[in-house]
Amino acid sequence: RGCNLTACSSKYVLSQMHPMWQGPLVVPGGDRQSPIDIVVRKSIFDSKLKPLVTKYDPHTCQQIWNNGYSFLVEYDDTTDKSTLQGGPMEDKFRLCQFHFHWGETNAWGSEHTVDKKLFPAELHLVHWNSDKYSLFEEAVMEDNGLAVIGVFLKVGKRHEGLQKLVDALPAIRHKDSVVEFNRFDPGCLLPTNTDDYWTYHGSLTTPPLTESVTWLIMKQHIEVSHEQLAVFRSLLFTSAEEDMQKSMVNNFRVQQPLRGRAVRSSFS
Ligand SMILES: NS(=O)(=O)c1ccc(NCc2ccco2)cc1
Ligand SMILES: [Zn+2]
Repeated sequence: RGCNLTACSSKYVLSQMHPMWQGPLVVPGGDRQSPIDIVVRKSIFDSKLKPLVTKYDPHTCQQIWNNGYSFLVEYDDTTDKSTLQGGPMEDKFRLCQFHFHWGETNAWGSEHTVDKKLFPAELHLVHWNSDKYSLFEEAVMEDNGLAVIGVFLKVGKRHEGLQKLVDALPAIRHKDSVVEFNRFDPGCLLPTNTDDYWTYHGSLTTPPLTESVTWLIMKQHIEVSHEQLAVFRSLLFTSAEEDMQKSMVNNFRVQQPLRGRAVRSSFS
């Protein structure tokens, strides 16, 4: 099975006082946490940054499910059929899943920001280093283990490719519901220009918050309709058994300190 966003790992004890969603207050040695604000004028153009090369096979799509944090589309990552290479990376990375973060209104919802600008939602395409590791669970603990592509969503025209995904959401309204989902090309969710991006070394934005991610944040956003985003908000954090149904909104982490990290840009 592809990787997944599970509940926090046993490594971190969460106090009751503080929302599970934001993860532990302090991550031991956390000096490369995500998300961050990208200060455009402080980013450094690096001409050595190559274009991203994604090769996604829609047939490796397996299922879509609600894990109580977000909904995720999982891919068969037992072979190198859906891969990412290029960019700042030396190695080949395998797609294991993609998911989103969004707000209760269109005014906020993204995890990263650009000069403090918030977007209504953000897509994360999660890949792990299959040249160096043999499983996502292994790669997630290594500092060069993961590469996540972040794409900002803006409200505008309807995204035809996204609609197939939106139509499947009512079937996974509750936490832990899963439906079979196949033949979905995640490439249709990338912006037309994937040559322009910012990159920095960070972490997972949900537990276990491990500092294993090379982030690749696209400069160009994609557009989805207000109605499509509204269906995201119809999902629930809670399982069918729970009596208090909580709508799945604001599933983003607060911004983290840069701690002196450089943010590089592939464009000037
Ligand atoms: N929002 S994100 O892209 O940084 C992200 C991506 C993947 C996981 N996975 C969490 C996990 C499961 C097992 C070990 O670790 C968590 C967060
Ligand atoms: Zn994410």
